[in-house]
Amino acid sequence: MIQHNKISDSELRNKIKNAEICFGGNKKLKIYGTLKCSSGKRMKRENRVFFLSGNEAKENGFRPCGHCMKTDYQNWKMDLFNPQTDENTNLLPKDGTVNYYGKLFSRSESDFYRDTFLNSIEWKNDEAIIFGKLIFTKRKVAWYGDQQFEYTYSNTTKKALPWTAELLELKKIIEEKTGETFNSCLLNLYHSGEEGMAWHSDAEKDLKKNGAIGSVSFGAERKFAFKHKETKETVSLILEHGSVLVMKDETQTHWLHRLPPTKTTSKPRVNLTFRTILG
Ligand SMILES: O=C(O)CCC(=O)C(=O)O
Ligand SMILES: [Fe+2]
Repeated sequence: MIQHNKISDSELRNKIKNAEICFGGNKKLKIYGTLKCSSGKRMKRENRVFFLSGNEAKENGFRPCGHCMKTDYQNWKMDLFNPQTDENTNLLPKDGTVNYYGKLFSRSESDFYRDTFLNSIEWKNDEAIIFGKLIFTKRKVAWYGDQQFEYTYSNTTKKALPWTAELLELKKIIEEKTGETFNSCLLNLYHSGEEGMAWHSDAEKDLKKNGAIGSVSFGAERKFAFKHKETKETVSLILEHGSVLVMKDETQTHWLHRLPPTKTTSKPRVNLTFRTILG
């Protein structure tokens, strides 16, 4: 890393000519970019630094500029949200366990499941009774299980449908991969980024206490967030097309989760949460 105020203008020209300097950065903001970047030209000389390579900038703790290095910047942002696709890492700092397995299915398998579920699931607008009034959500839901379990949430009771072939196949794959077992699945269909799910925890009395919930996502990538009920600290990640996330142990007791609405996609997303219902 070379400080701009430690070299003369002619030295700088030479180093650029000899490709010893290829990137510039802002020492205060810890952002690096191309030498042509207009944001880079505006800063004070004493804040400007130079690098031979993007790697050298990264090693010094600089992140790519969002204007002149869009792709690198997007990748950096993704890594920030998805610091770990190692399934053994607990994403929560305390009071529960969340493991992200990343994409378990190829692009074509994921497309197949997304389209199959979009077309063959008996989707219904979700019902909730709020302040004594029955309301319907834009988001659609469906519930499948081993038996005709009854499951109550948002003050309404739903009855499970029998598994479809694809759901049963998927359940087996997720059980094998996670080492957990499930007897039911709640599916959510978000038609576009405008639809989401508000802060909640899945700790209804019909669910096995501290049981694992296996969440599988197909379709639009969406941000998913956790918030600790007391400390309010948050953790978030991106749920990718064909990915699996497991929430277990005391997660539902101490953490809320949500799927925030977003303007960044108009594509649908299908989410399946495999659960254990007490029959
Ligand atoms: O869509 C998601 O990723 C989460 C859905 C969810 O939290 C739920 O069904 O309880
Ligand atoms: Fe949930």
